Amino acid sequence: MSASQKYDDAPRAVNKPVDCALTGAALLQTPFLNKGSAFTHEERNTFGLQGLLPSNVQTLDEQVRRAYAQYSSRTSDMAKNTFMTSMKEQNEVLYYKLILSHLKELFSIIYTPTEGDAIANFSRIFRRPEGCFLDINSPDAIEKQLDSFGRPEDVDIIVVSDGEQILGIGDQGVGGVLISVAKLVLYTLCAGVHPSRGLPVILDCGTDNEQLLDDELYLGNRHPRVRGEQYDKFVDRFVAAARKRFPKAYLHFEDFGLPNARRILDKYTGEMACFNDDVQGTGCVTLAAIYAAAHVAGVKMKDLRVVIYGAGTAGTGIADQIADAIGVESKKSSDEARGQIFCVDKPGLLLKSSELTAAQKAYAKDPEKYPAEKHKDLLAVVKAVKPHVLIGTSTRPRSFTQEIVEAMVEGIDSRPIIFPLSNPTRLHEATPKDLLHWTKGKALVATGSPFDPVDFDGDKIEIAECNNSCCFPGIGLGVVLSGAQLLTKEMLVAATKALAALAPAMKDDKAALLPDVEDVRDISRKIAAAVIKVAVDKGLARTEGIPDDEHEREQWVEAQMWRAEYREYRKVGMEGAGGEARGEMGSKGRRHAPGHE
Ligand SMILES: NC(=O)C1=CN([C@@H]2O[C@H](COP(=O)(O)OP(=O)(O)OC[C@H]3O[C@@H](n4cnc5c(N)ncnc54)[C@H](O)[C@@H]3O)[C@@H](O)[C@H]2O)C=CC1
Ligand SMILES: CC(=O)C(=O)O
Ligand SMILES: [Mg+2]
Repeated sequence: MSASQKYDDAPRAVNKPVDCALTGAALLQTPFLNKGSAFTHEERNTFGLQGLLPSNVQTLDEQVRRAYAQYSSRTSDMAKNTFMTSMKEQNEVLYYKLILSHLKELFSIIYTPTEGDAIANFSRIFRRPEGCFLDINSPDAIEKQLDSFGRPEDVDIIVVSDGEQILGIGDQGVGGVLISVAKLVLYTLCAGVHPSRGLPVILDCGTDNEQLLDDELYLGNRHPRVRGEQYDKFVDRFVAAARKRFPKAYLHFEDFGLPNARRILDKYTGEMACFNDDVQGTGCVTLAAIYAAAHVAGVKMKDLRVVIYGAGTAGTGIADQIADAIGVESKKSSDEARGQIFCVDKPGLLLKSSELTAAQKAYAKDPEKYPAEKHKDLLAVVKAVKPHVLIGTSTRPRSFTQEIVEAMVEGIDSRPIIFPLSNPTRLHEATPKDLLHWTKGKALVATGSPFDPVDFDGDKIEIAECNNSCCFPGIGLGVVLSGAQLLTKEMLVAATKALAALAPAMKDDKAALLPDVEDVRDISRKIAAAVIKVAVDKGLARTEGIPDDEHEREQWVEAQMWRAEYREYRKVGMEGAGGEARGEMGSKGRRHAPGHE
């Protein structure tokens, strides 16, 4: 018996036939149910599709070949991105299958870097809305608006952004809805979260982006960003309404601005299962890559000295995860562990005398020991600290110069670990090629967006993509399947360790520091299983019947991961059919989640 058969009765098992109450053109126009030319003759008879399709019945693979040829004929990345968006609006199984069939190539089209351009141009390329748009000027409407996105049991994951700090491209106002949409696509693609059980949300709080404010086509609130009490109350009302309407949904915060990201996470983290991807997801994936790089470099975690350039949401999130890891490995106090991490921002090294956010304060150094005038820039800090690890989350392209990198190499005996993590690609602090040439091939590199392998001295060096997309889908899947009431530090540690264990560099020091994106479904399954184990052990899981055995638990997860394949349809009447079977609008503004599977 296969894993999926054995766990056919698991809560979200994806083996059963799909109820379908639609017929004719309505069925062809419902992206989650449409199979296009792959509807069999029998299905065409049953569902009133005669005459609506050319006679030849095709397989999903044949459809993928045609779709890929159409996709390839688009010459620019933006045109490819737009093509993929319309494919998603036509046939969702084909959309996901096409991406999975050319994962490496398409990942950068549907996610960073190209999705960044799509977000920046949201109001110009807009054709059809997807997601839930909540307006800070109408807080009383939130509950009613959420009601139209499904029944309480329909939504597993809500991804919400306020659009203030999208990737590294700053305030994109209402266009930020597309980052919520993109992250949900990754939940499905990478971890098999059911595509109709995610709800993308944008909190439209205005924008401080002058270009958008001056753009007559801009679709969002055309006023400066609302801040302070009104903003906090709006976020609070949204969180309360979301919890009321979708009591079991996991809340994923994405790309909030520096003044709000950490504050909001800290506010809700003890009350419900929630997650900030830029803080926690980035921290997890970066720490996993550091574990692998430290292993290759032969440096012990407890001895690491780390410089982080750009001490914002991601930078301090990474710092926290590294400090926790140093603390655990060495039994050092938190203060001691943080003492090994040096954060640099615009004014230079973070010092106790500077004006800092709460998250930054934890890393501020004593100005008596590190005088401000001697630590004003990254080069000076690198020379003084002699870091083993240099991380960039600054959005400052090419800020890791040859001089800085050479100074780093000079300061240590081990191989330098250098992660330029800013997205999209054009904002990277250095290219892998330069880093490898400046360090004579010694640098252990991982980047925020994908890069091609680098040829060096006859070797092809794979560059790991150190992006939170490696871990957030698995973490979310684990929380959803276990029904965890909270997402705790221990669950994040378990996720990081599960990911680090899969790093090819752990076995071969010439291999990449993180597993390849092609293996992302296996990675997510293992991360989810690790998260679920902690949820069960800590008494936080609400789902019954989770297997105790590690191998069985992974099979149980696998059986509930949605796959891009056509399933059998069972004809049902409109009455009693789930919203999706009726083709109703739902969680993503297009249809209801199944509830009938
Ligand atoms: N690879 C990954 O998985 C992730 C990458 N990122 C990337 O990290 C970058 C930062 O994102 P967030 O932390 O969310 O933004 P943020 O705005 O919270 O942080 C950026 C920080 O860099 C600082 N900075 C800007 N210019 C600087 C300069 N010249 N010198 C020193 N510091 C400078 C800012 O003052 C701020 O503290 C973005 O490019 C984003 O795409 C973010 C999350 C995940
Ligand atoms: C990857 C991501 O979350 C970011 O760049 O913001
Ligand atoms: Mg982000």
